[in-house]
Amino acid sequence: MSTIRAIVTDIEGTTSSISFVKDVLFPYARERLPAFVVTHSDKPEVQHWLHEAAREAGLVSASEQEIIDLLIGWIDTDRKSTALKALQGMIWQDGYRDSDFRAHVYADAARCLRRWSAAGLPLYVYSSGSVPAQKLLFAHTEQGDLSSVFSGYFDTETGAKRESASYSRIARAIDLPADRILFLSDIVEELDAARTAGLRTVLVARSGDGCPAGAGHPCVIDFDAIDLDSL
Ligand SMILES: CSCCC(=O)C(=O)COP(=O)(O)O
Ligand SMILES: [Mg+2]
Repeated sequence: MSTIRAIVTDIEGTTSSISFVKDVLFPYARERLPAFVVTHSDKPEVQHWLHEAAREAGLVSASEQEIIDLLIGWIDTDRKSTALKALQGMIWQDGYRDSDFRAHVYADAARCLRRWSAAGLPLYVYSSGSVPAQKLLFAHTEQGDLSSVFSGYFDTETGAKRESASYSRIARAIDLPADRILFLSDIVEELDAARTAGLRTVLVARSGDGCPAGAGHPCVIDFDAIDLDSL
Protein backbone atom coordinates (compact mmCIF):
# COMPACT_ATOMS: atom_id res chain seq x y z
CA MET A 1 0.00 0.00 0.00
CA SER A 2 1.54 3.28 -1.10
CA THR A 3 2.02 6.19 1.31
CA ILE A 4 2.09 8.67 -1.59
CA ARG A 5 -0.94 11.00 -1.39
CA ALA A 6 -0.08 13.42 -4.22
CA ILE A 7 2.28 13.65 -7.18
CA VAL A 8 3.96 16.79 -8.50
CA THR A 9 5.52 16.56 -11.95
CA ASP A 10 7.97 18.59 -13.97
CA ILE A 11 7.19 19.06 -17.69
CA GLU A 12 10.27 19.43 -19.93
CA GLY A 13 12.19 16.15 -20.00
CA THR A 14 9.63 14.44 -17.72
CA THR A 15 6.09 14.47 -19.13
CA SER A 16 7.24 15.98 -22.43
CA SER A 17 10.29 15.82 -24.65
CA ILE A 18 13.09 18.37 -24.36
CA SER A 19 12.96 18.62 -28.14
CA PHE A 20 9.31 19.82 -28.13
CA VAL A 21 10.27 22.69 -25.83
CA LYS A 22 13.58 23.57 -27.51
CA ASP A 23 12.69 22.93 -31.17
CA VAL A 24 8.99 23.89 -31.26
CA LEU A 25 8.00 26.17 -28.36
CA PHE A 26 11.13 28.30 -28.04
CA PRO A 27 11.57 29.05 -31.79
CA TYR A 28 7.84 29.85 -32.07
CA ALA A 29 8.11 32.43 -29.27
CA ARG A 30 11.47 33.75 -30.54
CA GLU A 31 10.09 34.46 -34.02
CA ARG A 32 6.94 36.19 -32.78
CA LEU A 33 8.27 38.02 -29.74
CA PRO A 34 9.29 41.32 -31.46
CA ALA A 35 5.87 41.81 -33.13
CA PHE A 36 4.08 40.63 -29.98
CA VAL A 37 5.86 43.24 -27.81
CA VAL A 38 5.20 46.03 -30.33
CA THR A 39 1.50 45.22 -30.73
CA HIS A 40 0.71 44.32 -27.09
CA SER A 41 2.86 46.69 -25.04
CA ASP A 42 -0.22 48.80 -24.17
CA LYS A 43 -1.76 45.84 -22.32
CA PRO A 44 -1.21 46.14 -18.53
CA GLU A 45 -0.19 42.48 -18.11
CA VAL A 46 2.36 42.69 -20.92
CA GLN A 47 3.63 46.02 -19.61
CA HIS A 48 4.04 44.49 -16.16
CA TRP A 49 6.20 41.60 -17.41
CA LEU A 50 8.28 43.83 -19.72
CA HIS A 51 8.97 46.04 -16.72
CA GLU A 52 9.85 42.98 -14.60
CA ALA A 53 12.27 41.74 -17.29
CA ALA A 54 14.01 45.12 -17.41
CA ARG A 55 14.18 45.18 -13.60
CA GLU A 56 15.63 41.65 -13.53
CA ALA A 57 18.34 42.76 -15.99
CA GLY A 58 19.08 45.90 -13.97
CA LEU A 59 18.00 48.17 -16.84
CA VAL A 60 16.74 51.45 -15.44
CA SER A 61 15.29 52.94 -18.63
CA ALA A 62 15.31 50.56 -21.58
CA SER A 63 13.80 51.10 -25.01
CA GLU A 64 11.28 48.59 -26.39
CA GLN A 65 13.98 47.29 -28.77
CA GLU A 66 16.46 46.82 -25.91
CA ILE A 67 13.92 44.76 -23.98
CA ILE A 68 13.14 42.71 -27.09
CA ASP A 69 16.87 42.01 -27.57
CA LEU A 70 17.18 41.11 -23.90
CA LEU A 71 14.29 38.63 -24.09
CA ILE A 72 15.57 37.05 -27.32
CA GLY A 73 18.95 36.56 -25.62
CA TRP A 74 17.21 34.93 -22.67
CA ILE A 75 15.31 32.55 -24.97
CA ASP A 76 18.62 31.59 -26.61
CA THR A 77 20.23 30.84 -23.24
CA ASP A 78 17.09 29.14 -21.82
CA ARG A 79 16.99 31.55 -18.90
CA LYS A 80 14.29 30.50 -16.44
CA SER A 81 13.03 34.05 -15.96
CA THR A 82 9.48 34.34 -14.62
CA ALA A 83 8.91 37.44 -16.78
CA LEU A 84 10.14 35.74 -19.95
CA LYS A 85 8.06 32.63 -19.22
CA ALA A 86 4.91 34.72 -18.72
CA LEU A 87 5.42 36.48 -22.06
CA GLN A 88 6.28 33.22 -23.86
CA GLY A 89 3.05 31.72 -22.54
CA MET A 90 1.01 34.56 -24.05
CA ILE A 91 2.65 33.97 -27.44
CA TRP A 92 2.16 30.19 -27.31
CA GLN A 93 -1.55 30.80 -26.68
CA ASP A 94 -1.86 31.91 -30.34
CA GLY A 95 0.01 28.81 -31.49
CA TYR A 96 -2.30 26.41 -29.69
CA ARG A 97 -5.41 28.40 -30.78
CA ASP A 98 -4.35 28.40 -34.43
CA SER A 99 -3.28 24.70 -34.27
CA ASP A 100 0.28 25.64 -35.29
CA PHE A 101 1.38 22.80 -32.99
CA ARG A 102 0.12 20.46 -30.32
CA ALA A 103 2.04 19.69 -27.15
CA HIS A 104 4.17 16.60 -26.94
CA VAL A 105 3.38 14.37 -23.96
CA TYR A 106 4.86 10.87 -23.75
CA ALA A 107 2.18 8.18 -24.11
CA ASP A 108 3.36 6.53 -20.87
CA ALA A 109 3.02 9.85 -19.02
CA ALA A 110 -0.50 10.47 -20.31
CA ARG A 111 -1.52 6.87 -19.48
CA CYS A 112 -0.19 6.96 -15.91
CA LEU A 113 -1.44 10.48 -15.17
CA ARG A 114 -4.93 9.41 -16.25
CA ARG A 115 -4.72 6.19 -14.21
CA TRP A 116 -3.43 7.88 -11.05
CA SER A 117 -6.06 10.61 -11.34
CA ALA A 118 -8.84 8.04 -11.84
CA ALA A 119 -7.57 6.26 -8.71
CA GLY A 120 -8.12 9.48 -6.75
CA LEU A 121 -4.51 10.65 -6.47
CA PRO A 122 -4.25 14.46 -6.71
CA LEU A 123 -1.75 15.50 -9.39
CA TYR A 124 0.10 18.81 -9.73
CA VAL A 125 2.54 20.41 -12.15
CA TYR A 126 5.66 22.34 -11.17
CA SER A 127 7.48 23.82 -14.14
CA SER A 128 9.51 26.88 -15.07
CA GLY A 129 6.86 27.47 -17.75
CA SER A 130 4.19 29.90 -16.49
CA VAL A 131 0.97 28.47 -15.04
CA PRO A 132 -1.10 29.74 -18.02
CA ALA A 133 1.43 28.08 -20.37
CA GLN A 134 1.23 24.82 -18.40
CA LYS A 135 -2.57 24.84 -18.62
CA LEU A 136 -2.45 25.47 -22.37
CA LEU A 137 0.09 22.69 -22.87
CA PHE A 138 -1.92 20.03 -21.07
CA ALA A 139 -5.17 21.14 -22.73
CA HIS A 140 -3.66 20.66 -26.21
CA THR A 141 -1.53 17.52 -26.18
CA GLU A 142 -0.98 14.86 -28.82
CA GLN A 143 -2.57 12.52 -26.25
CA GLY A 144 -5.75 14.61 -25.95
CA ASP A 145 -6.87 17.07 -23.30
CA LEU A 146 -5.22 16.21 -19.97
CA SER A 147 -6.51 19.26 -18.06
CA SER A 148 -8.94 17.28 -15.96
CA VAL A 149 -6.24 15.11 -14.35
CA PHE A 150 -4.55 18.03 -12.57
CA SER A 151 -5.59 19.55 -9.25
CA GLY A 152 -3.19 22.50 -9.46
CA TYR A 153 -0.20 24.13 -11.09
CA PHE A 154 2.96 25.83 -9.75
CA ASP A 155 5.55 27.92 -11.57
CA THR A 156 8.56 30.01 -10.54
CA GLU A 157 6.28 32.55 -8.86
CA THR A 158 6.37 29.90 -6.10
CA GLY A 159 10.18 29.94 -6.23
CA ALA A 160 13.11 28.58 -8.23
CA LYS A 161 13.10 24.87 -8.97
CA ARG A 162 16.54 24.23 -7.45
CA GLU A 163 15.65 25.81 -4.08
CA SER A 164 14.21 23.63 -1.33
CA ALA A 165 12.00 26.46 0.01
CA SER A 166 9.95 26.24 -3.20
CA TYR A 167 9.01 22.63 -2.45
CA SER A 168 8.12 23.48 1.17
CA ARG A 169 5.76 26.15 -0.21
CA ILE A 170 4.23 23.62 -2.61
CA ALA A 171 3.71 21.10 0.22
CA ARG A 172 2.00 23.80 2.30
CA ALA A 173 -0.19 24.80 -0.67
CA ILE A 174 -1.16 21.16 -1.31
CA ASP A 175 -1.78 20.82 2.43
CA LEU A 176 -0.06 17.46 2.84
CA PRO A 177 3.01 16.40 4.82
CA ALA A 178 6.02 16.69 2.51
CA ASP A 179 6.84 12.99 2.79
CA ARG A 180 3.44 12.09 1.34
CA ILE A 181 4.22 13.97 -1.89
CA LEU A 182 6.20 12.50 -4.79
CA PHE A 183 8.12 14.83 -7.12
CA LEU A 184 9.06 13.63 -10.62
CA SER A 185 11.79 15.36 -12.63
CA ASP A 186 14.63 14.78 -15.10
CA ILE A 187 16.93 17.19 -13.23
CA VAL A 188 18.89 15.86 -10.25
CA GLU A 189 19.38 19.35 -8.73
CA GLU A 190 15.58 19.83 -8.64
CA LEU A 191 15.14 16.43 -7.00
CA ASP A 192 17.87 17.24 -4.45
CA ALA A 193 16.01 20.45 -3.53
CA ALA A 194 12.69 18.59 -3.25
CA ARG A 195 14.25 15.91 -1.05
CA THR A 196 15.80 18.54 1.22
CA ALA A 197 12.25 19.83 1.75
CA GLY A 198 11.20 16.28 2.69
CA LEU A 199 9.41 15.24 -0.52
CA ARG A 200 9.85 11.81 -2.05
CA THR A 201 11.60 11.86 -5.40
CA VAL A 202 11.93 9.86 -8.63
CA LEU A 203 14.35 10.70 -11.42
CA VAL A 204 12.81 10.23 -14.89
CA ALA A 205 15.71 9.40 -17.23
CA ARG A 206 14.39 9.49 -20.79
CA SER A 207 17.62 9.99 -22.71
CA GLY A 208 17.78 6.37 -23.90
CA ASP A 209 20.98 5.75 -21.94
CA GLY A 210 19.03 4.40 -18.97
CA CYS A 211 19.40 5.50 -15.38
CA PRO A 212 22.71 7.18 -14.58
CA ALA A 213 24.96 5.55 -11.99
CA GLY A 214 24.95 7.35 -8.67
CA ALA A 215 21.96 9.60 -9.37
CA GLY A 216 21.10 9.41 -5.71
CA HIS A 217 17.34 9.13 -6.32
CA PRO A 218 15.09 6.23 -7.32
CA CYS A 219 15.17 6.26 -11.11
CA VAL A 220 12.88 5.09 -13.94
CA ILE A 221 13.08 5.35 -17.71
CA ASP A 222 9.38 6.18 -18.11
CA PHE A 223 6.20 6.63 -16.05
CA ASP A 224 5.12 2.99 -16.60
CA ALA A 225 8.08 1.94 -14.44
CA ILE A 226 6.96 4.03 -11.44
CA ASP A 227 5.74 1.65 -8.73
CA LEU A 228 4.06 3.81 -6.10
CA ASP A 229 3.79 0.87 -3.70
CA SER A 230 7.57 0.45 -3.62
CA LEU A 231 8.26 4.09 -2.66
C1 LIG B 1 4.60 25.22 -20.08
S1 LIG B 1 6.01 24.36 -20.38
C2 LIG B 1 7.06 25.36 -21.26
C3 LIG B 1 8.38 24.87 -21.13
C4 LIG B 1 9.32 25.86 -20.54
O1 LIG B 1 9.27 27.03 -20.87
C5 LIG B 1 10.31 25.41 -19.60
O2 LIG B 1 11.16 26.20 -19.20
C6 LIG B 1 10.24 24.02 -19.07
O3 LIG B 1 10.88 23.90 -17.87
P1 LIG B 1 10.63 22.67 -16.88
O4 LIG B 1 10.70 23.31 -15.53
O5 LIG B 1 9.29 22.07 -17.18
O6 LIG B 1 11.73 21.69 -17.10
MG1 LIG C 1 12.61 19.27 -16.65
